[in-house]
Amino acid sequence: MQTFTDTPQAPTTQPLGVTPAIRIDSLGKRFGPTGPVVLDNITLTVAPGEFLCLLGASGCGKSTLLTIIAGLEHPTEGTVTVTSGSAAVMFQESALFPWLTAGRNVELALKLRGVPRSQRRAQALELLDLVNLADAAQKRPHELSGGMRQRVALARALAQDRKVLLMDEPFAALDAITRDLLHEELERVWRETGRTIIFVTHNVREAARLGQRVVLMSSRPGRIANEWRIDDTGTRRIESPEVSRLAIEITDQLREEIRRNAA
Ligand SMILES: Nc1ncnc2c1ncn2[C@@H]1O[C@H](COP(=O)(O)OP(=O)(O)OP(=O)(O)O)[C@@H](O)[C@H]1O
Repeated sequence: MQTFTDTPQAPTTQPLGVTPAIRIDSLGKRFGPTGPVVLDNITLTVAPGEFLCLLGASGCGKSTLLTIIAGLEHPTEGTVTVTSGSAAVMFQESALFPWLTAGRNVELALKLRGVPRSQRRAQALELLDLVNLADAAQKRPHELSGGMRQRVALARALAQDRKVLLMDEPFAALDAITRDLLHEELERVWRETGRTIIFVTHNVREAARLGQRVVLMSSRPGRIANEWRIDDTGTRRIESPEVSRLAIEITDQLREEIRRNAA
C-alpha cells in the first residue's frame, strides 16, 4: 500500500548526512536578454538513487530545466550541481544511428567512454540483455519497433555509465501497452542499477506510476508548484487505485495551474 504525501511549496530537503545527487539552487532562465522568464527561482535537491518525475503543462519549461541539468544550456541565474559530474540523457526520439545494428549503437557509446575494443561486444550484449533485447543485437533500427528502439536507446544511455539519467518524455510516442511494458522495464533497470533518474513527462498517470516523487511545475514562468512523495517504492500498476487516486489529485492541481495561466 502506498501513501502519498502532498507537500505544497515544500523546500526539497535531504536526509542529514546524504550528499544530494543533484542540487538546483535559485535557478532562473530566460532566452536572450529581452526574452520572457522561462524558469523562475527553482530550488530542488534530488537524492542519490531517487526516481523523480517532473510534470507540467506543455511549454512550462520542463525540457529547459532538463537541458540545464544536462549542461547543454546555462542558467541565467542560480546554480546546478550534479555531484557525480555529468549525466546521461535520453529523449523522445531514440536517435540511433540507422546504419549501425542495435549492438553497434551501444558499442559506440562504450567506445566514446573509452572502453577497450576487446570488452565492448560483451558489455553491449550485457546492456541489451538488461533491457531484454539481447536477441536483437544484430538488428538495425528500422527492423525494430518503437518500443524496442527506446530500449536500445536506454541501453545506450546506460552504456555511458553515469550515475544520473535524465529522460525527456522517452515513451511519449509509444502506444499505451508498449509504454506500460517499458515502465516495467525502466523500473526494473532503475532498481538493478541504482541510477538517479529525472523523468520528464506531461502524462500525469505515468508520473504517478513511476515516481518516488512527483514534482509539478507551473507555467510562465516555470516554478515548482507542488510535490508529492510516494512512501512505498514497491511496484504499482498504472491502473491501480493508488495511482488513480494520486493522478486525480495531481490532475486537479495541474488544471488549476493551466486555468490560472490562461486567465
Ligand atoms: N532555445 C530556445 N530559445 C527560445 N525559447 C525557448 C528555447 N527553448 C525553449 N524555449 C521556450 O521556453 C519555454 C519552455 O519550453 P520547454 O520546451 O522547456 O517546455 P516543456 O515544458 O518541456 O514543453 P513540452 O512539454 O511541450 O515539451 C517555451 O515557451 C519555449 O518556447
